[in-house]
Order: sequence, then structure tokens, then C-alpha cells
Amino acid sequence: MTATEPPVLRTEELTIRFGGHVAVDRVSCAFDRGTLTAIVGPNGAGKTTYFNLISGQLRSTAGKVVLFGQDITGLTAPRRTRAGIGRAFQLTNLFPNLSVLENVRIAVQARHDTGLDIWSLATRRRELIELAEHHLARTGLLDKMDSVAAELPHGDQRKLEVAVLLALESEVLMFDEPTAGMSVDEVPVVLDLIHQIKADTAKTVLLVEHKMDVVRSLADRIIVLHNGALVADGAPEAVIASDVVQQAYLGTSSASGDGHG
Ligand SMILES: Nc1ncnc2c1ncn2[C@@H]1O[C@H](COP(=O)(O)OP(=O)(O)OP(=O)(O)O)[C@@H](O)[C@H]1O
Repeated sequence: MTATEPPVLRTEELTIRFGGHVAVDRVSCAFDRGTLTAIVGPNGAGKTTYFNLISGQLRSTAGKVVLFGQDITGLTAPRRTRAGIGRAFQLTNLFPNLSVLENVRIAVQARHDTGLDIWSLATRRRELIELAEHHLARTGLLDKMDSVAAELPHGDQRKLEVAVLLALESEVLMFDEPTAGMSVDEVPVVLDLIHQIKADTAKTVLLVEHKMDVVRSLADRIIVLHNGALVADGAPEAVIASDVVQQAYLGTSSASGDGHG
């Protein structure tokens, strides 16, 4: 990202109320290309709700979501996906009965569809398959391309979901607790995958994660939500060491030196 490049995504005073409860409270935050931002905070802080407001699963009570300078607050979740917001591990992204290759080819086609041109169909199909294979290679699934999606092990299904998001050319990739519910063997597979995506500096990555070792290993920046509000934002070590995080997130003050994160 250059100094003059505007943020890929930003939220402005984004707010949602459930009855009297303000779950996300006027959160203004901008996310730059090539940056992985971890969103942390205690249980019930509003992290998943903030994600849902960005990806369109929930509609805000007030405030805006802006992608590439366009106000997308009024768009449905599928339209936001088409606009470039890719939320991983929603399962709805996959066709369980189709092969791995078909899943990714369909995503490539959805992205590149230029209408029906009968004379070039065969050439186009070959090009789409080549692109799909490229995304499968990036996610380490090339040797499983003929497997049925539903029959893949859990870790490979997550890889496939990421391959689909790459094929859709999502500019923003969102991961909500990507290793939750995974076996010890599968965790490094998924973390490696996120490391690889992060290495692609064209992407903007948002990660909700409780495990501080995972956050430390991946994040370029951490933002902290507490009671729905943004209470800290900055470089990982500084944010983790800050009093506001020690008190609000880890439930202790740095003065006591008794962190248990
Ligand atoms: N659909 C809903 N209706 C009513 N209240 C909701 C709804 N969704 C979330 N909430 C409330 O909003 C608050 C924020 O919840 P959210 O799941 O976003 O927190 P979180 O930070 O992701 O928590 P966790 O770390 O436990 O996943 C909580 O008090 C939750 O009970």
C-alpha cells in the first residue's frame, strides 16, 4: 500500500442495537490493502456482530460500510461478495456434491463471465480450468481436484473455501475464528493458508481470533472491541501491552503483571 492509497474498506460510526443493547457502538475504522488486522476483545464484545455488519449478514442501525469509496451499507451479503468482500468458512460458499475443481471453476466463471460466445466456448472453458487449477495450487489442493467437496477432511474443506474466495477475486478476506473446532493436525494447515494469503500484499485481511499466539503470529495491526466500542488500535505488541487491553481484555492491569492471555 502506498501512502496515498485510500483504505480498501472502512466503517463509519457503524452501530447496531438489539432492543436496548448496543452490540456495535459507533465503530469507525479503516482497513488498508496488504494489512492483516486482528479484531480481539472479550466474549460478547461485538466482534462477530461487527463482522456480520461488514459482510452484510446484519443490517446496521446507523453508520456506514464503505468499500473502495462506495457506500455498500444497503447491499445484501451476496452483492457484497460480488463487490469484493469474501467471508471465509460460511459453508454456503461450497457446492458439497461437486468436485473440488468444479467448485473453484464455477467461482472463476462467476467472476469472469463475459456472456455467451459460442465460438470461443471451448477455449474459454480451458482458460477457466487453468485459472481454477492455479487457485487450487495456491491452496495446496491440486492433487484433490477430483474429490467431492463434501468428502474432504475438515481442513481441506477450509482450504477449498479459501480457493473459492481467491477465485472470486475477493479483495477483502474475513476469517472469524478460523481454527475453532479444528483438530490439532488441522490448525497449522489453516494458519499456513492465512500466512500465504497475508503474503499476497494485494489482499486486505480481517481476522477475529481469541488465541493470542495466533494473533501475534499473523497480525500487522490489532483493534480491540469492548462493549461494542473500539477501545484500542495499533501495532500488535503495543496494543497487547496497553493498559486498556490488559484491563478490558485480559481482565487484569499491566501493573499487576498477572496476565493470563
Ligand atoms: N441477533 C442478536 N440478537 C440479540 N443480541 C445479539 C444478537 N447477536 C449478538 N447479540 C449480542 O451482541 C453482543 C455481541 O455479540 P458478538 O457475538 O458479536 O460478540 P463476540 O465479541 O463475537 O463474542 P465471542 O468472542 O463470544 O464470539 C452480545 O451481547 C450478544 O449477546
